[in-house]
Amino acid sequence: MPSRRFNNGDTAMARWPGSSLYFEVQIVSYDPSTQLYSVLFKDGTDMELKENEIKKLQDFAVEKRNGEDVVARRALLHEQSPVIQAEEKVEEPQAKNEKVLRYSKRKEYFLESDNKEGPKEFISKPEATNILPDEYPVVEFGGAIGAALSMLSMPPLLYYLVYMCTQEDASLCNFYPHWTFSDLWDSTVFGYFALWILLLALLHLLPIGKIAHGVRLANGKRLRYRINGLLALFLVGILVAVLSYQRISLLYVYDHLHQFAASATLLSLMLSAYVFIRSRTASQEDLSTAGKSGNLIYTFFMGRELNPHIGKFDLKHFSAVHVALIGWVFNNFIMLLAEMNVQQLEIPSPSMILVNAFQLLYVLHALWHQENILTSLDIAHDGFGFMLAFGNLVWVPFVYSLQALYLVKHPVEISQAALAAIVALNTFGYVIFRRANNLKNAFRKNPEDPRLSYLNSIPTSYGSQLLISGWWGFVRHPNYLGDIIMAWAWCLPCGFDYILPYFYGFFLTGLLIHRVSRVEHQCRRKYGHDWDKYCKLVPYRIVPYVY
Ligand SMILES: NC(=O)C1=CN([C@@H]2O[C@H](COP(=O)(O)OP(=O)(O)OC[C@H]3O[C@@H](n4cnc5c(N)ncnc54)[C@H](OP(=O)(O)O)[C@@H]3O)[C@@H](O)[C@H]2O)C=CC1
Ligand SMILES: CC(C)CCC[C@@H](C)[C@H]1CC=C2C3=C(CC[C@@]21C)[C@@]1(C)CC[C@H](O)C(C)(C)[C@@H]1CC3
Repeated sequence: MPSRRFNNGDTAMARWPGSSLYFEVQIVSYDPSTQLYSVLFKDGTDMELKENEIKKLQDFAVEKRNGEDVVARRALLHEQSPVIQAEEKVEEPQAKNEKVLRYSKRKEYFLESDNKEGPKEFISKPEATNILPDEYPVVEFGGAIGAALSMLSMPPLLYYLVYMCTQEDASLCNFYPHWTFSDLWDSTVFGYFALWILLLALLHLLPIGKIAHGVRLANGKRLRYRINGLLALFLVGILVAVLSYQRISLLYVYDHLHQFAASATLLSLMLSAYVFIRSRTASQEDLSTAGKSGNLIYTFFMGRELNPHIGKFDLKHFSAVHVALIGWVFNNFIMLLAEMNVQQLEIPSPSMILVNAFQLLYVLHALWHQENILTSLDIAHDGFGFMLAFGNLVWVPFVYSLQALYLVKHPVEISQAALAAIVALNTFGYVIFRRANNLKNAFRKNPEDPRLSYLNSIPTSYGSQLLISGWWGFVRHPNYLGDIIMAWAWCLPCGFDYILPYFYGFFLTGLLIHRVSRVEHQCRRKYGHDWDKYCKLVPYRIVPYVY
């Protein structure tokens, strides 16, 4: 096996691809099979580089000025862009900064009005105008009243939806539940649910899978995350196969679905209370600005601590990846078994197969690109509170599997042509969703990647560029467009007898339209006027000429 020159954690100098500039990096890991080092630049960019692209710090002339070494000091001065050029003459920081910024603006596209003023120079971050300071509290979801209403209405809505799906007549008004306390609560079920969460927690802790870094936090650090969601899903799949082989019926979950949903709700409340209490004593740098308001109800809902951890155990990442996504796929599979049982089928119905396959594909995609979840609004910006605890522990596993639950008792006759049309619609949505997400993530990871050189983008005073071509030039949130198209494609296999299974389509459309305003608020805060310019260049949010 070839020996490696650098060890994990070493500080070295790496050549920025396509240039002759060297910047300080930290060695994150080494893959012997590809012989590539994973390195982290000071601005947060991570890249995989060959050994001959990395040099030892000692190979560079490090000059002393006022007793401080210049290499280290310059690196600190320019957090936004990699900054150190090998063997160069010492310059004043301002001059140096300009050099780096010039280097950064490879692909510049300006509005016509800008062009009149000649080539635009970058301005450094502190000079950028119209950017709100991070501490500025923004109240979302209708503030305390909206938060209280959401918290009071979501759990009953969940039970209503689950109950209606199990009714033969699933019309919305046919709601006459004859529930007793024991219909909603069963301690044994709670025990099983706690065991399920424990199993997922153990899988989350498995020391297998690569380590990825989250976004840079206010304290300058980046958290480390183990990427093992796909492995966890695979192991759960094996467990399900073993249980089925041992003839241990998983239909218990279907028979006690209300109680499982109640157990999940209770656990999510306990978790919300726990993170709320610990956020009261968390240090300022661990808090998110999202839940900042001074109102306890609002803070409980939005969450205050950005990344609550118990030791190495990251509660937010665990709940989004393991509990929500794996729980969703697991519940779908239970419904598939229940359908075969209730309708005495040898194989699941085509509609059930479609719903399961489409949603499995979606989850596999999310887990395959698990690293990208780390930059999503929820992980990177929002605090961890009731919204994410209930959303991930309860809403995703139990509501996102509603179409499959509906199909258990509502067989649907569907023609081959209709099936083909639904598959085509889902594929269309998936292609947009996948291409848009992959493009943006690849561009964010390495904007200088030669494979992306065909893309156009606009520079921003913040430093990073905004894509304006491909799907990102079509609308401002093409990934949401793909997601929404897929959402409706997942409802169509349920036929048109009732509106109930279309709940997911309506919900996700509403969620993502609302999310547009949340994400855009963040972007406007971060990019200031450059975001407005981007909005002029790409005027529609999700659907051209409509929204
Ligand atoms: N099924 C469900 O319930 C849900 C699904 N999702 C899905 O999860 C995924 C992640 O969602 P989310 O985090 O909300 O949103 P995005 O993945 O779209 O991330 C938004 C960020 O992308 C960057 N960005 C925006 N425009 C551009 C551009 N033109 N060029 C380059 N970067 C740009 C900005 O970050 P910066 O510039 O700082 O890098 C912005 O804050 C989406 O595919 C969404 O559909 C999300 C929520 C719920
Ligand atoms: C008022 C209610 C309690 C609000 C519920 C909102 C939740 C349903 C959503 C909030 C953010 C979510 C995310 C996902 C699912 C929906 C919720 C929980 C997500 C897990 C879906 C899959 C994506 O790939 C993702 C980026 C991992 C999502 C993270 C956010």
